[in-house]
Amino acid sequence: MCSGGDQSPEEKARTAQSREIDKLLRIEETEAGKSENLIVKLLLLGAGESGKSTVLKQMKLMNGAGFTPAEIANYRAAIISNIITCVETLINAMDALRIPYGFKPDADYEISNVNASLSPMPLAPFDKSTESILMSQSLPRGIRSLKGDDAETSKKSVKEEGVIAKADDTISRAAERIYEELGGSENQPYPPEITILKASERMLFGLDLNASILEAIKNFWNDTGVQYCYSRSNEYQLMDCCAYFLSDAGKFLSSGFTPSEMDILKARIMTTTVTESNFKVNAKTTLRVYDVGGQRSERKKWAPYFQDVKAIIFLIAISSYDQVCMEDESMNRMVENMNLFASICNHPMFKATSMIVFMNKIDIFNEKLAKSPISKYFPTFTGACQNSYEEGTAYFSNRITELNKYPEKSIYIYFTWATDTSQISSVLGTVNSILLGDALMNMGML
Ligand SMILES: Nc1nc2c(ncn2[C@@H]2O[C@H](COP(=O)(O)OP(=O)(O)OP(=O)(O)O)[C@@H](O)[C@H]2O)c(=O)[nH]1
Ligand SMILES: [Mg+2]
Repeated sequence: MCSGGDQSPEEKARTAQSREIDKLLRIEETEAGKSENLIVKLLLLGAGESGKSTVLKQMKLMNGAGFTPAEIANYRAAIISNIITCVETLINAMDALRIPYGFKPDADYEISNVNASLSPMPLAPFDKSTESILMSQSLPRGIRSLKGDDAETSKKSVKEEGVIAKADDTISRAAERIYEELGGSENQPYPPEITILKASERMLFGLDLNASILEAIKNFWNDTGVQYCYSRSNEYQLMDCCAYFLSDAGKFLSSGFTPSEMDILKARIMTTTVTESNFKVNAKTTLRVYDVGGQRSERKKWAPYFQDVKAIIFLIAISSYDQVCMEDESMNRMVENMNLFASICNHPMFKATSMIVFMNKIDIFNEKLAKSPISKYFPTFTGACQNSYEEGTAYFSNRITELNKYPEKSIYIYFTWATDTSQISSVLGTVNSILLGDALMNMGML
């Protein structure tokens, strides 16, 4: 048996945290008889895709609520839609970034070796009229500006903070040269799976998922050119769940498939309606959580929920430091996040509201650091080690903290991995104690 003295610092912190929560709950329960039902109102705010709804899903799981059969069916449809959108986005990005199928980024790029550097590609001419219809319907916003003249603009190296330039190195130039030599988007011979997928994009929505399509998605994802294109996904808009779903598309698209909790946490459904969820914390206390849509067009729906808010959990995807903003490609996503945070944090209505910041997606952030130096996008980052997780998180934590113009109010910053149930549960446990502490304080109970 471990005695208290044998506990690691982490375990000690967890024990102390759990005692703190118990203490707060006991105080609250003792006082409950004297007070009315206590409703602690909490807003989940942040830009699109920062992870708000994922945190809400985790709260539901922690509360033992789980997902209803109708919700599970809905997420299954969302996963199919996510897979199709990812395939569509990658097909378009291949042309926008001028990457040929079968391109091997580590090959010899001499012109004479062009053909040798590509995997054998049976010629399967694509029906141009169908292509133009599909392209005009489905071209993601992030891709459009990379086409034509705009590509030149984005190539320019700009020193301003946050700017995302299109990759301009030996490998990307070799890809472009081979792509042009093969005929570009007009005449490039497509491998058969691309032809199948391009012709099937719309059909897939009708769930007509025959074996040839499943095989095509598998071959498409394994294509070395597509993998190289995926490695440059910070230059366009691709869902974070792409690799998770495409690497096992056959399973997710099979007819008898039922999503697991993890699949549901990974599934992306953009929020367009504000939802209210109530969690009973104890006999007399209810946590009322509002989840809002974070895309710019959704933010006009936030204000009506600002009244009587006890705390805000503001989510920022820390992994977005090298990505373009969904709604404005000239804007870095992290800069967009910081601007939005400043406008909420310094809103007069929230002068005394606790701000709990979740710097989310630390798993993706950690993976990115090795190949995507922070200083390339944020020149004021002068960490001695460019790929140090500690230095990177400290830098962004300071950048966020210094945006607060109300020194008397508390900003609590946590680094979170919202799709990891054990990591986020531990953080949410701590947050609960802050929320209850603040709420009781406001009621004059502490
Ligand atoms: N790898 C990883 N993916 C995450 C994490 N948090 C969220 N995601 C994924 O990011 C995507 C977007 O998450 P959502 O929770 O839908 O984002 P949101 O903030 O609710 O977005 P809007 O509803 O548009 O405002 C989903 O596919 C999630 O599975 C994380 O910590 N790590
Ligand atoms: Mg959402």
